[in-house]
Amino acid sequence: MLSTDKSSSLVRSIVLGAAGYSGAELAVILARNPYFELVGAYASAGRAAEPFSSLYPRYKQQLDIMVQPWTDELAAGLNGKVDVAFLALPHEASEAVTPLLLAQGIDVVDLSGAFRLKQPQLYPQYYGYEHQHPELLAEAVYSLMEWQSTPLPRLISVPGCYPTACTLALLPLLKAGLVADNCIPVINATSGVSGAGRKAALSTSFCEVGLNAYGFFKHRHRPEIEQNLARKVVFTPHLGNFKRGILATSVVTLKAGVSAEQVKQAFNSAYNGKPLVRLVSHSPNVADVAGTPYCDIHWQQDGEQLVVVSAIDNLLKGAAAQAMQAANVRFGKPETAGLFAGVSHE
Ligand SMILES: NC(=O)C1=CN([C@@H]2O[C@H](COP(=O)(O)OP(=O)(O)OC[C@H]3O[C@@H](n4cnc5c(N)ncnc54)[C@H](OP(=O)(O)O)[C@@H]3O)[C@@H](O)[C@H]2O)C=CC1
Ligand SMILES: CC(=O)N[C@@H](CCC(=O)OP(=O)(O)O)C(=O)O
Repeated sequence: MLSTDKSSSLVRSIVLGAAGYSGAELAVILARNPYFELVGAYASAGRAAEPFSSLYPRYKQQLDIMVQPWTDELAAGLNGKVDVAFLALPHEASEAVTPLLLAQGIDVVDLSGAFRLKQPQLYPQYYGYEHQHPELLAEAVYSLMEWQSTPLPRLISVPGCYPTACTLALLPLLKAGLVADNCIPVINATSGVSGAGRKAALSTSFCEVGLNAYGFFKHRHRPEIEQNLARKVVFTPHLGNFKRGILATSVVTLKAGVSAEQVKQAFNSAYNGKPLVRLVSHSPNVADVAGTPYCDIHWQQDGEQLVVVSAIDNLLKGAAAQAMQAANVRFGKPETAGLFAGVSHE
């Protein structure tokens, strides 16, 4: 196993979607987190049971847990045996299984978009389906931990990958009141191909991927970013020909007279003591955050124009590491437990 130094009262955890990219990262993080125990790993019902290390051979002799096919009937048998379920599933699958797990007294940390938006009417428009459990949207707490101060409940909704990068970049400025009232932030962000998940698709196959924009105005992360920032944005995602990482370039107009010192102060006070945000003096590079749980942030100002560049690993700060960060806090463990060790699909 990845971690042998486990403490006595471990948080018993399962991962649904453990065969996929973000679920696999989570399984590895949980296995090495000294406060958590990975007691089950599941993939879709159509898949035969298989060791995790045969799905991801780099983990042979490190994480050999069997990945079992998941069916909803399994939920009842987990009552009293599992403390928390991490869901790295398609949105609708997460939405359907969450109430079943909650009913068994199991906490849910959901990595999908199923519970991120507070307004159910946005789901048909941006996700393409009608939300079946709007009551859970009110119950879920959105776990961007750098900006989260209320106690976390049983249902935690982990922020999306692009919204994590953009929100961490822009919220300090908006909260400090430095952005012009009529400014609509323009955000261009490029993701590596792992952002699209592990299943095969023509658009993400090796010979097809170059560098292109997609999802103009209608990407599901637009309303999520707007909810976070309480402001309209123009958000344009791009797909790049690298495996993992997101680089987001966000442009805003500042209020007249805002000084460089005020901008610096806004970022410093927002992220002082926040272990996963690094304010850097160089232009961030996805290569520097890939395989790490960090978000690197850098800005350049020219009068009232400000460009903020942020970089994360989409599978870590954008998904699994952020989920672990929230669960650590929910269960009273050190916020970054399990997050620092090289994990990579490179
Ligand atoms: N990739 C990323 O960068 C990020 C992803 N996310 C979110 O995390 C979730 C997972 O994404 P990702 O890891 O990329 O996806 P993948 O496609 O790589 O993996 C999805 C996993 O879910 C399993 N699965 C699919 N349908 C069901 C079902 N009905 N019941 C049980 N298991 C099922 C799959 O099983 P099988 O392998 O057997 O098909 C697979 O293990 C998504 O909601 C995504 O939006 C969030 C942030 C970033
Ligand atoms: C490159 C790519 O396809 N990226 C995905 C976003 C990643 C993801 O899974 O989205 P969540 O963070 O909402 O879970 C997309 O644009 O749909």
